Amino acid sequence: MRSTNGKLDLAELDAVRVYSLPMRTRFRGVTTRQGVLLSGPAGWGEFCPFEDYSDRESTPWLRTALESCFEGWPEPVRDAVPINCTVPAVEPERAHRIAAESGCRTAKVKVAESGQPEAADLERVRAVRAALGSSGAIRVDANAAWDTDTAVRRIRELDRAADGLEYVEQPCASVAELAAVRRRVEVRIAADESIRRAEDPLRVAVAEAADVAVIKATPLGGVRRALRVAEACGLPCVVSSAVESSVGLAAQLALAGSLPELPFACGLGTVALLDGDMVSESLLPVDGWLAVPRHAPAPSPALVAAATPTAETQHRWLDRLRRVHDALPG
Ligand SMILES: O=C(O)CCC(=O)C1=CC=C[C@@H](O)[C@@H]1C(=O)O
Ligand SMILES: [Mg+2]
Repeated sequence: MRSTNGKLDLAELDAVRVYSLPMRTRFRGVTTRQGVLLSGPAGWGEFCPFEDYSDRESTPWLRTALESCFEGWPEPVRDAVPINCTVPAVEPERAHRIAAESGCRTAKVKVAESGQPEAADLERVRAVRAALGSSGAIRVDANAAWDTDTAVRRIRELDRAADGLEYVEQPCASVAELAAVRRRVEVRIAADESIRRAEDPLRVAVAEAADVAVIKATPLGGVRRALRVAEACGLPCVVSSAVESSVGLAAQLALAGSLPELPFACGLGTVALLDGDMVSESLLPVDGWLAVPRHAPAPSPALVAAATPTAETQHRWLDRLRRVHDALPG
């Protein structure tokens, strides 16, 4: 089926559906999550690169959707995976509620949000610790916001406020800075942007810059490619979402289900960040766990209709899909 604008020619696609969903709160600088659901002979897939991704950077996102639509995924080695809840840069009371109501034993807390005082991070992790109790695990994500000296200081402060951090995700932007911070703090360092947005995702391990590798199937080109990156990294891995709808999240769960080792809870509870979903039975954790799906859930026609954006937004996404498809190497 050709898309509505007739320009895109991804042979054998059965359906192309653009969606737009509000977020329950601002996360990663966005308040609306948009993407395209694709249906092929192997099932559904989701193409949902964030707006700041170029066409070239968006090619692996399309590969992930096409893998889901045309190939399917490798056999998993486990039936379910542990999930962390994700706490955006919200007030402590809301942070406490998110963690307490999630049913998860691990929480990832967003810190270093631009425009927020340092004290807000300390209050947020204290509230999450109060929600989880002493047995819970708390990790924080700074999204590359700090220079090395600031990172060392803030990590020590947050480690005290949290009464122990499981790890700190991407405290600084560069691999060299991660390595420098890692030599100066006791808390584990996790690399995320240094893997998913890097020309060479393997530099992290070579530079001894991290203790943990955050692996996201969606921006890495699919489950099989992400498995190869994980193996090559040679680090303990955690799978984390790209805030997909339940359609695209299924590929991330397939990755988490296929990793040989899975020592950490995975950041795959993010459908909770969306005010809505594309499937009627959302992939939300129960008691901190999610089952590993064998294929992506089919979207609900009624939910697709309700999330269909303006004709202009649809054409913008379909043009992006066509351009990125044209940019795929041979
Ligand atoms: O890992 C999680 O708990 C949820 C996913 C998550 O934190 C992210 C998803 C997408 C982009 C980022 O904002 C953020 C991350 O940096 O890992
Ligand atoms: Mg991250």
